[in-house]
Amino acid sequence: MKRVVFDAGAIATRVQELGADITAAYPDGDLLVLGLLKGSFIFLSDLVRHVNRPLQVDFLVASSYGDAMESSGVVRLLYDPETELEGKHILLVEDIVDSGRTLNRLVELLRERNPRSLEICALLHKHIAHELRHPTRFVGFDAPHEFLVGYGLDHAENFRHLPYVASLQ
Ligand SMILES: O=P(O)(O)OC[C@H]1O[C@H](OP(=O)(O)OP(=O)(O)O)[C@H](O)[C@@H]1O
Ligand code: HPA
Repeated sequence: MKRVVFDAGAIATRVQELGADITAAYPDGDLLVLGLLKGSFIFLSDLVRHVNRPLQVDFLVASSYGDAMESSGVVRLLYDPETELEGKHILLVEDIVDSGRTLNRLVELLRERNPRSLEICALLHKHIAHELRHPTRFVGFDAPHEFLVGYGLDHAENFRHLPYVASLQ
């Protein structure tokens, strides 16, 4: 059974606020918004429409969950952006921070490319990742410690299309 945790209206309001926060944080623009696929595809497309600065968009594809509800611990990078990252303000956009393993690995990889700055924006944060090596500067919602689906998040590739976030517990 599914229980709605964040409905479409609450998400739209929060995404608009995050867009305003990001707009204020980058007065000069010149931002590269890097979406982590697949989970961020809906969040990113809504978010960038509320960022009122010059920006570019690219994507990374990583996967660690497969069809499971627990991270395999091995974060695989399936697509690496072709955009030059050196000297850019990078905003990495994630749907959810759970164990934090994905972010730890990606921050490591992205830092090697010498960006001018690197910040993270996540729609949802479970706040259970104790070993996170990089703080999440922009967080949409503190999330319950339950497996969530919808608005881009999947279970075994299902439910990504739901306009709300729901719990499977
Ligand atoms: O903090 P963590 O425990 O690492 O979990 C968060 C990551 O897990 C999910 O990705 P997944 O590997 O399921 O790929 P997906 O984005 O294609 O769904 C989610 O989209 C995050 O990227
Ligand atoms: O709660 C979750 N739901 C979907 N994908 C995820 N990846 C990490 N945590 C989650």
